[in-house]
Amino acid sequence: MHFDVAHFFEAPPAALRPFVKMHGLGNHFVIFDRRTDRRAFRNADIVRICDARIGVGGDQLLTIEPPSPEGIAGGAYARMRIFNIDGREVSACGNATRCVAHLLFRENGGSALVLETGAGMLNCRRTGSLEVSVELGPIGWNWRDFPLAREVDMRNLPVRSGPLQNGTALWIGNPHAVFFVDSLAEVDLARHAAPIHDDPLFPEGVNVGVAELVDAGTIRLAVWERPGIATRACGTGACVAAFAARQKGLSASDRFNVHLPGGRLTVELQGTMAVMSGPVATCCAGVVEAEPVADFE
Ligand SMILES: N[C@H](CCC[C@H](N)C(=O)O)C(=O)O
Repeated sequence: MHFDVAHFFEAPPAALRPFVKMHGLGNHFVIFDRRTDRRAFRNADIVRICDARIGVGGDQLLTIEPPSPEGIAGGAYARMRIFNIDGREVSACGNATRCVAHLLFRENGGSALVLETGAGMLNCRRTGSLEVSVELGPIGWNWRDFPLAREVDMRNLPVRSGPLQNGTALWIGNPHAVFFVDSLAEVDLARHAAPIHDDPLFPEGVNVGVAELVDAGTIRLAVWERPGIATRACGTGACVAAFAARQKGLSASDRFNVHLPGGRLTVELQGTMAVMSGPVATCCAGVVEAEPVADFE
């Protein structure tokens, strides 16, 4: 059989876009390099590509872009844009940052770089052949950042759902609501977290973290991510869960092992910054059909 990938598509070669798919603890991403091919993606293509049944499958679609003038001034090697499975662009994703930094380390042979994202210039470090750390933050709790429909007590959110109550709202480039529970095993994530995500208090949705403090330095965490999916891991969610444990006075530790359904991330808190570390892996690479669309910014 003729195994030239382009051969399997009816579409003209110009409609085929090369991608690499990576994951960090099963939080999976379809990644495109827009430095070499400036064409953009339609919303409908993003939705299909992220759907494993009819596309590639991913929790987000990522594009690697040339840095903006501000990025260049900040020493960024490249810029990353992040699109949720509904096609909406969001500003932060911890595991995606680690995966893209790994690709860029392979490209330039380095072991430290600055990646420009909607959450700012992020310092990334290679800490092993398949291990990357990223410094995320500053973590904040300004209600206007989220945005919230009205000003509320960010450390004691006026929303509850089943065992989820007394939540904390934290911003780390994207919005999170973190709820500590006695036992994560007793939480039905889709049933209990979805009503929080959908609450009118969060007009743009919110990533809902459900955390159990196992001991002063260990958290079990599950995250119901915008726009309403249970991911295997959430890097920004791990950082804000650790920060919330400290802010709530539940732990005085500044180092946390955060156990997610897909595995373990470590989070080291440095004031309002969080250094999040963990493994990355490459799943596959190939081409996928996407309607050619002119450049946009
Ligand atoms: N999984 C990602 C978060 C994606 C955030 C996205 N779902 C949002 O709408 O903010 C992480 O590792 O941080």
